[in-house]
Amino acid sequence: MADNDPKRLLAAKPKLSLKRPESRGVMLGLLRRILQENGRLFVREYAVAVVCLVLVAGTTAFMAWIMRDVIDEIFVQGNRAAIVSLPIVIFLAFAIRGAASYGQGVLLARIGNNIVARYQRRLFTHLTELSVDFFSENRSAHLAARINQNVSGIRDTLNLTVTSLARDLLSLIFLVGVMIWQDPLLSSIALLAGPPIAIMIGKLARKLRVATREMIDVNARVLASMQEAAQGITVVKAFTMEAPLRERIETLIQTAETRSNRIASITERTTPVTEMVAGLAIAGVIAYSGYRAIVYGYSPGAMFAFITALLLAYDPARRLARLQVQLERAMVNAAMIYEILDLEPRQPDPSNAPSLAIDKGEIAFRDVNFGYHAGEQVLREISFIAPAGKTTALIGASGGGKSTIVSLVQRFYDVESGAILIDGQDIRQVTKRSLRSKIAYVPQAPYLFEGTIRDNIRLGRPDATDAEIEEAARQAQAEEFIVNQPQGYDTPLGENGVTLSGGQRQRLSIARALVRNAPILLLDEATSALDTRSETLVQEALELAMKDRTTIVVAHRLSTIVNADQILVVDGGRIVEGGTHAELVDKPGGLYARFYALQTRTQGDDIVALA
Ligand SMILES: Nc1ncnc2c1ncn2[C@@H]1O[C@H](COP(=O)(O)OP(=O)(O)OP(=O)(O)O)[C@@H](O)[C@H]1O
Repeated sequence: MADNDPKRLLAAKPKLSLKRPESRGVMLGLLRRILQENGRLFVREYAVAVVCLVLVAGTTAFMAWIMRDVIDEIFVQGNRAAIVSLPIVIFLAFAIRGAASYGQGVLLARIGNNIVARYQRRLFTHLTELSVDFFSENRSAHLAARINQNVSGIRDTLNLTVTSLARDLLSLIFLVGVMIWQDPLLSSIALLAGPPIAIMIGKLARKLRVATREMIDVNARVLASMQEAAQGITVVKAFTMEAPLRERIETLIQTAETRSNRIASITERTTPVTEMVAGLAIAGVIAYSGYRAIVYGYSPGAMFAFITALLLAYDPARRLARLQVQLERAMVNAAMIYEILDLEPRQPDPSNAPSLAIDKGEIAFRDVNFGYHAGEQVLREISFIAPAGKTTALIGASGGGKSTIVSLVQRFYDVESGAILIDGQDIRQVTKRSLRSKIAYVPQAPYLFEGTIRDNIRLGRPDATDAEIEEAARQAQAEEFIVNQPQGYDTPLGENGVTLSGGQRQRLSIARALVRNAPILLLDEATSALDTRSETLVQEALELAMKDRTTIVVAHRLSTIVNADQILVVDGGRIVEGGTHAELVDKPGGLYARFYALQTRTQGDDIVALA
């Protein structure tokens, strides 16, 4: 099936993943940024963690060092006192190491969890500040799945850096110190293993960076596909899409598996090489030191201490060798988080912008041109005035640009040329917050959030009292069904308010707009048909909401259109006719006249598509 062609599926990458893998310089810059942004916040906790890690490193080196006395004092000299004292000292060293390991483990986990929580907050705040176009360009399920994977990147980068530097590097330094102290010549044989391992790891790092980014992307898409299938389950079942969707996700799952295998093989490639090189070094040391002990009678204690240090050094050295590999993975995730955090909203407020001051609430479009993408014009030379306190109905064929006009009033996008003025103020010159606080918006498809019915109405104005919420519900003709719910206003709504009917959701959405009590109302009338009773109730609610407010309505119901103070016919991005119903209905050859005739010949007062 062409739709499941892996190449095509993977080529259709979401916008955010198009950046190329970072160069080493960029990665170092990123590490610096992560340290700068987080290091200072946790200085005290990190200091205590580092003390614990130093204790772990110190006691580890001490174990090696004490081996010399164990062998020489107990086994060679036969010192009886040492049989008691040395085991006690060794036990104490283990106890300290255990306590210090616990301390650093708990502390680093706490810092890590706090970092994750802080970045989650920061991301959410940032996402809510980004423009609408970001969300139309990036699928929400993919975004959520990606962020979910990425957010641990910052924590892992920091924790890996701290543990590796404070514990493994220090342990290694101490142990190498013990080795050199015991036997400088043997130490140089052992240290020969370092350079080849370092060169190999460096080569693997870049491959890993590319593979990791791809894997995060594919994983996010697997999760996103599952989420979207769950959200659209009724469509999936109604159109019996189960099998094709399964095939589609199968391709993604297989790709995710292949990518994970590739990462594992790159990561694990370090192990056999490290083992062999280290094995060679250890074997060389044992052979040479054994030869020296047998032929020249060197002290077994020093040798034992040296070999213990060498064996103990192997673990931190191995971890350090893998550090770069793990850091690459963590930092690719961290880099992806910063890609989102560094996005600027496309419609910023000018500095020191004043708030919108509403006098009467008149909206004026002046020669507005607009397109969602460069070179593609959706609105052309749109000029009209929506008089204060009156209703302006936009009608016209699908795709003509009616909803776009409503989006522009809220400054979801900026006009290409021309201007939109409210009471004489250009909406680009005032703060977006003040602009939107003066607008109540009822979308075509009502969106209900997780929470109770009351919470959902209160979203219109967070400081609304319960009495105001109930009054808004009454006006929106919603009270009757709300009080019949098991817990009335406190009834929780399922995801997307699945327990409510279409008409009930619309009335909740109208109640939310009413409680906002804003002077401007933007309304995208639903095109879906409701039963007659619901339809009448929604209509009554809307009429109340429109009363005395400057209303721009994308109108589909004949009654809304006929009663509007002004009707604008939008066609191909232009306003082709404007006036009241009485002025337009008899205009010879007029689009509105044709539309009205068509509507009254068919159903009468109902859904319209002006074609
Ligand atoms: N977010 C978007 N990104 C890109 N193009 C868009 C976007 N939204 C709408 N468009 C395009 O802009 C044009 C106008 O769309 P708009 O939704 O404003 O029309 P409409 O008159 O409201 O249609 P309908 O009555 O079907 O809702 C259409 O060609 C549409 O494809």
